[in-house]
Amino acid sequence: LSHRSAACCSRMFSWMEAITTAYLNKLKEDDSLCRQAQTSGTFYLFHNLSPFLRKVGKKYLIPQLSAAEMKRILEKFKETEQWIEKSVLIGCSDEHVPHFALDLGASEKSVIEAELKGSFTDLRKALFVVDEKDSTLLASAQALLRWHDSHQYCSKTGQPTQKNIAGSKRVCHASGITYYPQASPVVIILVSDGSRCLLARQPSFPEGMFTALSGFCDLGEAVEEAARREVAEEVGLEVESLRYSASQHWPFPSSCLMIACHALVRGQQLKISMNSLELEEARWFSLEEIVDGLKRGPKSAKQDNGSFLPWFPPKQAVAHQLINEWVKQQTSQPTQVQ
Ligand SMILES: NC(=O)C1=CN([C@@H]2O[C@H](COP(=O)(O)OP(=O)(O)OC[C@H]3O[C@@H](n4cnc5c(N)ncnc54)[C@H](O)[C@@H]3O)[C@@H](O)[C@H]2O)C=CC1
Ligand SMILES: [Mg+2]
Repeated sequence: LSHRSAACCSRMFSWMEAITTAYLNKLKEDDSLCRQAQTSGTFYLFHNLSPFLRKVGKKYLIPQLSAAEMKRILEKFKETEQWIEKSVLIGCSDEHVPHFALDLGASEKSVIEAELKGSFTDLRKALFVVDEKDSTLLASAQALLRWHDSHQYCSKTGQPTQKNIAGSKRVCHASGITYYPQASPVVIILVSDGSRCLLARQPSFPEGMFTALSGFCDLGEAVEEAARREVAEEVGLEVESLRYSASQHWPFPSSCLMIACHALVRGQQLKISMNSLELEEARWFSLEEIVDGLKRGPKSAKQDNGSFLPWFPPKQAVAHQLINEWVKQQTSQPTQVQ
């Protein structure tokens, strides 16, 4: 894998970010400092893991509520003072105003929505209607809330675990085990034969949507090994010349770290042997088909007879970036396109 991206990221990590990171680390380590920060922080709300959005004109915004506003609202709903204990630290502004996320799943959804003039929206929809910066924040905030919700007990002793104030870990006081939030590594590979690329669909995908091959890394496996295994398992092809492109946190079905790569099929193998337990369709796409597909979305892909032309994941998904990079590569080497 290339070190290009990692090197770029470290160059771009400014002194400002370094100071912010140091401040956040302090809040994670120091419970009383974090408790104090909660009183001057802002809160993003969720209800059973759906983020709160407010539509302003044509835009969807994610309102940040001050601690005072939160108190006023929750008192109205007769929630106890304990609410603040459930919040988790998700970042801070350049001016060091800390941001927290809080799930109000125990309260009546419609009443909060009416009071705050907005709605709790399924994350799958929310991510695609808010600005890019907000979608990253919503995805990571939801991932942290989801992790806390599903790690309330120690898996060794069965005893309740306690979160620290920031929510960066949970501890079982009976066993002394500390649990940290985790993501599952997933490889996503755009396989090319030099002039075409291979995309597939699973039965659960929205109709007409094709994407690059993907799969969870097994325990003990390197990214390169996982990529080769997944391609072999899903389409029966061998790949080589693996090239790292980018990575992304992906919240579905729960916290994945997507590691995106390009790869070439080995030799002249072109015959796909699809694993029909995992995939519904897998095929090679020409550059022209890809360029056309990139112009379509779920709505415009639908034809009059009800069938769907191929379309690809939206720009928020790292699969989109892989497909775009492949198009750029093809068009910058016109001799390879037949
Ligand atoms: N952001 C993006 O551009 C894209 C993201 N993805 C994400 O990648 C993820 C994995 O892709 P798939 O091809 O479905 O994986 P996959 O090919 O490994 O198949 C999924 C199966 O793997 C098993 N599995 C093994 N470890 C697992 C774990 N830690 N969590 C859940 N299941 C596990 C389960 O039996 C599951 O049904 C999906 O959750 C999907 O949302 C997939 C394509 C594009
Ligand atoms: Mg797969």
